[in-house]
Amino acid sequence: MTSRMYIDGQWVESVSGEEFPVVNPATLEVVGHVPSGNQEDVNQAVAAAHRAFSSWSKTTSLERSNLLYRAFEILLERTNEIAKILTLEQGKPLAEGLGEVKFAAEYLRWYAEEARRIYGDTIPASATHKRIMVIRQPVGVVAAITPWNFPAQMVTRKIAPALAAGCTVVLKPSEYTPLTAIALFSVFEAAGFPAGVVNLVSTSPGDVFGDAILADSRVRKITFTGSTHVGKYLMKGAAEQVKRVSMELGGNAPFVVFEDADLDAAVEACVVSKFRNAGQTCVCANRVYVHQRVIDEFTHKLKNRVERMKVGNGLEAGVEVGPVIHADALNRIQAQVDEAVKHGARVVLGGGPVTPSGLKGAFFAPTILTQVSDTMRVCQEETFGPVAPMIPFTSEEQVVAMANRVEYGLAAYVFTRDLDRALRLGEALEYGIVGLNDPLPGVVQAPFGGWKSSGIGAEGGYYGLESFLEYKYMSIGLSR
Ligand SMILES: NC(=O)c1ccc[n+]([C@@H]2O[C@H](COP(=O)([O-])OP(=O)(O)OC[C@H]3O[C@@H](n4cnc5c(N)ncnc54)[C@H](O)[C@@H]3O)[C@@H](O)[C@H]2O)c1
Ligand SMILES: O=CCCC(=O)O
Repeated sequence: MTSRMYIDGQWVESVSGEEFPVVNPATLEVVGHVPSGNQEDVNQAVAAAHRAFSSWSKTTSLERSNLLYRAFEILLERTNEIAKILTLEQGKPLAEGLGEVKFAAEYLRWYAEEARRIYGDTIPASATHKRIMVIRQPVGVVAAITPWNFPAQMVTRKIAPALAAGCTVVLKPSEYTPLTAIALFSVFEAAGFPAGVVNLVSTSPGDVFGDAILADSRVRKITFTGSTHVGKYLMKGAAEQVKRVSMELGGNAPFVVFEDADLDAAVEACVVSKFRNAGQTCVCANRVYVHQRVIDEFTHKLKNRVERMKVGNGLEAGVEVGPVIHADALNRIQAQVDEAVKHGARVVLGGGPVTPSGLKGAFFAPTILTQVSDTMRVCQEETFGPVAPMIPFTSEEQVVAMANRVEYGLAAYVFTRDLDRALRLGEALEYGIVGLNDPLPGVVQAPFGGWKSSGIGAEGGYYGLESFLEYKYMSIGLSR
């Protein structure tokens, strides 16, 4: 499979002629090659987006809405094909890939609808001969950077609101998963977006793109999803030209189970939250706090459930846990597990790599650790792998303090039958998303964003449109 970049309505190679391979993380087979874009490619894409902005920003909201809706319909028609590409390059089970592509399509539909609700205000003036009007206008050219863990959803979650607002976009997908993004751009092409409105540049490594857009004053906004480390780098660089930034960064979610919770439901929820996408989800449970009165029972039930999960190639029927993205990720996960064991943790299940049916990819066995202390790396850092560290607690105050004692603040989960307690916890946790008896809070209409080092701003819902719009206050003096 050879794929190209999409600049100014054309499918193009890099000006350098260079390419990089895309590897199936389950088999380590090369599944495609994409152009290795350089600074000149980024420059051409930004120039195209800048030219297109003058006309795109003046289109009616109905025109933008219709194109987004058309893209939604085409993406739904092509769900099976694109989900297969996603699983081939990312590794997640095909059922999850299908779910992700449908979810990605829903962002197109949501922002097709939201495009028509970009309202302003009129405000009572301080003088009889004056009027105050506030309008919303698009920020300008947007550079969007996406990670590999949700290669479809992260793209539409950014591009759909940007286009709805009247911005033009240059996207750089992750170097590990560019093929899904390229397939999505063929959807935008088929939907009929004018040349230059959406552009895709693939670069490897990412800083080729980062440095080019930071230096280019035509880029007015950066919307980034990825690690906190790279997010900080982009924020520092963006400060130079006071570019707008939206940052969706790393997480370290506490998953709290009280003694009065429905334990079977909480176990199922933990499986979904922790092992979906092999634990490589920004909102996935990273630390599992269980009340000491029920921790043994909970751990026993969790082990019984998790040991039945089939690990393997995401394209194979019945597989629930795919590979991790690459060997470096596997080594990072192993280092966290080893450090925990060295300091007294016990491996109840898994604990290291596995090789399902002779596959060459990096597979980490679904793992449960007990006797974990909150200060171990596996609790303090984002693991991004299928490891569930179990930590006992005795009181509400104690678990809130432990849950909040990390630099991240993306998602948190609480399981209890006590509504008062659920709401108390919901308010006390320093997180942007709280799932109360709900392991899957992500929906298109709600704000998805983190506190503290997990980011700035939120995507989804009407909130997701805000950051692509500027306010303009017009003070109007009347002749009498
Ligand atoms: N908060 C959220 O909504 C959310 C969603 C998904 C993933 N994430 C986070 O993403 C991380 C995993 O993704 P990743 O490993 O792809 O992250 P990453 O930061 O390594 O890479 C993300 C993207 O940034 C690019 N990049 C790297 N260096 C760059 C630079 N100097 N300038 C510009 N771009 C650069 C990469 O090529 C990639 O496209 C995890 O921390 C996860 O929690 C957050
Ligand atoms: O990593 C991003 C999470 C997206 C989701 O919860 O579906």
